[in-house]
Amino acid sequence: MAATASTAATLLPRPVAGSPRPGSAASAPTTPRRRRLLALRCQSTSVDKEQQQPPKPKQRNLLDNASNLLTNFLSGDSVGTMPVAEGAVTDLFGKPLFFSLYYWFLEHGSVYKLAFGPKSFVVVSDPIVARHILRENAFCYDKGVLAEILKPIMGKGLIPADLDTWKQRRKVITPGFHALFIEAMVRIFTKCSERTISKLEQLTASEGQVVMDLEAEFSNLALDIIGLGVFNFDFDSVTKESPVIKAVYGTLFEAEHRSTFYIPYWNLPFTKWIVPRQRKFHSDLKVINDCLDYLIKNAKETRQEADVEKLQQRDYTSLKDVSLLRFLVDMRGADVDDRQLRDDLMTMLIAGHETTAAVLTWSVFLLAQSPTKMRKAQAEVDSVLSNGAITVESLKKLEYIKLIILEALRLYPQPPLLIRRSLQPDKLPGGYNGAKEGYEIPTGTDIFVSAYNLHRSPYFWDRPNEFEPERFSVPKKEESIEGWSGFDPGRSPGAMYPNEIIADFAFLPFGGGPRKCVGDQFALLESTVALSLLLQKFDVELRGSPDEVEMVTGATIHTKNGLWCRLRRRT
Ligand code: HEM
Repeated sequence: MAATASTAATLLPRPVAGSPRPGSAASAPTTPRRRRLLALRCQSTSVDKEQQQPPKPKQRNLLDNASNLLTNFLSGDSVGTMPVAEGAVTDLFGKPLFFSLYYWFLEHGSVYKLAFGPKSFVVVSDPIVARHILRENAFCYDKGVLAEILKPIMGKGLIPADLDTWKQRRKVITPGFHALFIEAMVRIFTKCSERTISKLEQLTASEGQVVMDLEAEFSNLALDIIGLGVFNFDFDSVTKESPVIKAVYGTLFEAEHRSTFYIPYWNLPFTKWIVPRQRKFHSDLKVINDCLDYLIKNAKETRQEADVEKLQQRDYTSLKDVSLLRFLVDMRGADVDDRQLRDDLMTMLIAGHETTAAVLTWSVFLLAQSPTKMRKAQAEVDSVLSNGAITVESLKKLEYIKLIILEALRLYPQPPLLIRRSLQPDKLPGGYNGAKEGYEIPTGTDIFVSAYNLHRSPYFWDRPNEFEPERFSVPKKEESIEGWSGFDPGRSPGAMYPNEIIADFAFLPFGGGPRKCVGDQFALLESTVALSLLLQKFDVELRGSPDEVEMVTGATIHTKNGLWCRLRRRT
């Protein structure tokens, strides 16, 4: 179990970026919060400058051999003829696990068993197998270790929920993301992004340029947006700090710590009172819970019950509170206890915050290295946003910006691994180049579907490690791969973005199947607004070389010390 928790690192939430690199002319102050978070970071590695290639796994030492012996003793060859990669336990401490998973994928194939410490995992890097697990036989799996780690924070929220709770809550939450809500959200995205831009304009007022940690700015922006959109609470973290903001980051940080710590000591009795960081975690959680309880109480006191269809037709332009909480409370027949509502809100807060901040960070990281693509994006923004307010319709015309965001999600998927555990025996297809007869999966098998490997697979993508947003407009039919329908931009008519259907599960920007992200449109439009408004006003250059930007894993792939960029006002 300890190893399981550790290896779930890549899925868990993370705090804001750290302090400036030595020598950088930082203008943003390094707050105590950020210094504290930085000091406690643990997994990192440099990005290979040439192609963002991950470093190779290192040689195994005595500890690794002992741990693999233990694995074999405990789990034997229970997943049949599947190739076995023997992971080095020490890899857990050196760099993000998903880098090693990539090399083992190239070495062992797209379905392999990873013997890691006293536990084994099945690692899947194949679209046909991913489609089976995520969509065709989705209810044969739950979130396994991820749910175990997230339960103390999210309770029975959608991500860790057991299948019965999930079925009830998903049915209620999905209609909340209806068209008029999304339109109202676009106004919130614009208002919050403009607040960030105006801060940047003030900082560049005298010299026309400034060096900033954009990852930290995006993190604040995403927090403000999710607070307003989900429960009508303005954190205003772009301009200030507050006990609630500190508690949110503290909680996110603890979740990351748990995911990277080898022994789940927090499950031991009394640690809640004895271990200082556990005491702090529980007091942070209490601050957030008190805040959410207050907002829920308020929403319930002002409840105006109506049928779903009526709620979806409300005049959102005149509503003071357009949040998802308002919708969930007002929905007739969807009464739940406050505890469940709080779990839903907490889940959305965590799921929708760092993911969006991360995709914005990596979009800028990639664009800053491609001045031609940045100019192309700016030309599009200038022509589309030159007249009038930002609307869903105008955002649809920002085709290139959208493709940049998706290409950033391809290269840096958030989260890089999707975690599942089989609830009953299953048979996985062999996938491309796998065993013809497939693979038997016993009950309780832990599975990592590696979006990172799928998105960079040399079998399904041309030049997989290169930044080419234009690739999404080009069909790719691969007759030689039996069972995979290829990449066809026309396959999902009306889709807002190139999704998992278009790529037949070789691309999972928001997952796939019934447990696909509920906030995909919200996130995509939010990122489009924020990136467009930034590019409309500023040219962005990386401060230092790209290979100095180190990757760290939490819920998302993020940087170790922030994304330090020089912003110059556009003339
Ligand atoms: C760029 C931003 C985002 C990315 C890349 C992203 C990605 C994902 C992915 C890959 C999953 C599937 C996880 C799995 O199958 O194990 C997921 C699930 C989820 N996401 Fe997002 N997400 C983003 C933003 C959001 C936002 C803004 C919200 C809410 C407002 C949200 C709420 C959720 C929820 C509730 C789930 C669980 C769905 C379920 O199990 O039914 N996400 N997300």
